[in-house]
Amino acid sequence: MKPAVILYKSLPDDLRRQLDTHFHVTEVKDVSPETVRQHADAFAQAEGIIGSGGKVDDALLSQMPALRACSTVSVGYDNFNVDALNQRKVLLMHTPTVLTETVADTMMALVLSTARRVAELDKWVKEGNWKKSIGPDLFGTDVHHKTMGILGMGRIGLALAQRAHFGFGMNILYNARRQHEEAENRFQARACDLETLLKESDFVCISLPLTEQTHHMIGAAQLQLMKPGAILINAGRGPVVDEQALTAALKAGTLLAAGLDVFEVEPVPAEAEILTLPNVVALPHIGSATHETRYGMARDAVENLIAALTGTPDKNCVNPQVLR
Ligand SMILES: NC(=O)C1=CN([C@@H]2O[C@H](COP(=O)(O)OP(=O)(O)OC[C@H]3O[C@@H](n4cnc5c(N)ncnc54)[C@H](OP(=O)(O)O)[C@@H]3O)[C@@H](O)[C@H]2O)C=CC1
Ligand SMILES: O=CC(=O)O
Repeated sequence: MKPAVILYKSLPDDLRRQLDTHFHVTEVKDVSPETVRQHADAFAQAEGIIGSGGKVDDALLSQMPALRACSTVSVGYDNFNVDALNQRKVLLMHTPTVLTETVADTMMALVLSTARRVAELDKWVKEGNWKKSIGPDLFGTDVHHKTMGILGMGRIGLALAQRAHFGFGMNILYNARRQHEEAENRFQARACDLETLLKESDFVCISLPLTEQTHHMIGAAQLQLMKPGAILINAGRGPVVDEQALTAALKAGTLLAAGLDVFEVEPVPAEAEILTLPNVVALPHIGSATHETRYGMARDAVENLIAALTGTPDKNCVNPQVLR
């Protein structure tokens, strides 16, 4: 008999067929308590789940006694309680690497759009304001040859550094838990503590995961340390930045601008004050959202689940220790 799995994200047809070949699939809209109640038997029997978003916590796991593997269509896994998975010996698989370059492109797009006021001036032109040559009140700030400080020199941080260093001649600073020789050798990146990075960077770019340690890593005190006229980019996770403190810093003019692909609450409420600020470029969590990359992520997630439940998973495991 094929193992039963829960699918909580729609997949391209060919990938859905691949999943059906290996598993008895129940497709649901999400993994909320209400959905679990509606499909209690399917959740109780499922040996695997595949999808993205939604909390996979102890409460959900207690409804899934047969669960052996989770496959998330994302690299970030802050929505999973990994300790609870470990206790139950449930393997968690994710999709690193396939999305790295695309997310770095998105971050570079935020750097350029904030510095050169692309979104703000696009709106300004379309509203019919362009009557004569613009003056200094609408000028932007240079990107090339400035200093970019990267928080989190992992896969995405490295790909961003490559773009910034080779494409824009930028100096690279970074903060991570360990030393990154590749970044230092290829881009002359300099490791520094958080305070130094904030004080010296023209662009502070966040490609950190959300953990207990990174939650509100950037708050009012850290924003105060940033150079006057500096720009903050966040494509890691919203709660890494205290959004209220960021809003205050942007309103006070301490920071020139912010480019945000992620927010503390997603979708960000339409009435959020941060969205009223012209110097904020806001994106709806599209870091990896190209046709090619989203397909690649879904493909990897399907392959991850097949490997986890029917073969030997040899890559993309978050907690490989549960296999021992
Ligand atoms: N906006 C979007 O659509 C997307 C967002 N993301 C986010 O980006 C994150 C990073 O992805 P990726 O680059 O692949 O992950 P990696 O694991 O390769 O890199 C994470 C980096 O963060 C660093 N880090 C983690 N904790 C700390 C800490 N407490 N202090 C300092 N540095 C820390 C790590 O340091 P060290 O190297 O020393 O271990 C590492 O350099 C994801 O977890 C996800 O949240 C990812 C994809 C798309
Ligand atoms: O935010 C997206 C991810 O893949 O993580």
